[in-house]
Amino acid sequence: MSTPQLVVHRDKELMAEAAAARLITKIVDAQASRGSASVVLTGGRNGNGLLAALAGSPARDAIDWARLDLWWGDERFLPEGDPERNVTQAREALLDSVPLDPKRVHAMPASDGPHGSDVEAAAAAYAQELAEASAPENHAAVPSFDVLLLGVGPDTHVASLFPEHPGVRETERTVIGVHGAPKPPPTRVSLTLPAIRTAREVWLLAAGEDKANAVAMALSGTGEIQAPAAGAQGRARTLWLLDTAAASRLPRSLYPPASA
Ligand SMILES: O=C1O[C@H](COP(=O)(O)O)[C@@H](O)[C@H](O)[C@H]1O
Repeated sequence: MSTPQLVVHRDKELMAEAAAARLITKIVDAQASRGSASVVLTGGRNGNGLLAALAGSPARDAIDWARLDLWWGDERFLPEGDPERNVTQAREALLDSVPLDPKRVHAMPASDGPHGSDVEAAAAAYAQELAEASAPENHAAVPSFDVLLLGVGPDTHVASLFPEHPGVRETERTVIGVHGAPKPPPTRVSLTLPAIRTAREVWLLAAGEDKANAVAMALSGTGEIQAPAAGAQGRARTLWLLDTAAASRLPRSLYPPASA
């Protein structure tokens, strides 16, 4: 696994713009070298901020949207179209305004979908969809993700893996149903840490004063059971994209030399 690298931006707006520019380049490069790109989206304020910045960037037209697979790191298990669903917010921020191939937009199941309110069945179905998309040479139960985005909650949660919750201890499954999440709604679907760690690059996004303790905890050696964000690492790269407020409680030894 890769050692975390930190980039600190002046404020959350600049962080979103810079992360969007970085993501456009990654997708274009992956499409040039492998023909298509695969990105895992996150919910939350910073994930949606990045998507909105991408929607507003003229460089978005450099992406071949029809050759992009989109997956989700987690989802709030609510009815289709619910405004609190991560996919609903992503559609509003970006997806509805770009020419994606609908077959390559892999939303997690809704609570009024084919599995009804059975969140375990919904999680198993998403695991199956991931496994079917994995090329045989991957030898993995998930496709090879180019970039996996994660918001970091003020309690250090990533995706829907919460501190000390059963989901953060999962070692076998790639996708789990989450019950009794401390942040509403209580029922969710989430990738697990082993699935997250298959991604080439994992980018963690955190902006704002309310994220400062979480960032400091996760980057100062706290274990992944207490701080799930600490366990989110990419195979080739783990990138923490922060603003100055979120980075403000990092020990000086970790603070990167240059900020933009
Ligand atoms: O509920 C969720 O929260 C986290 C963090 O969201 P934020 O608004 O505090 O940045 C998010 O990453 C996750 O996808 C979402 O389901």
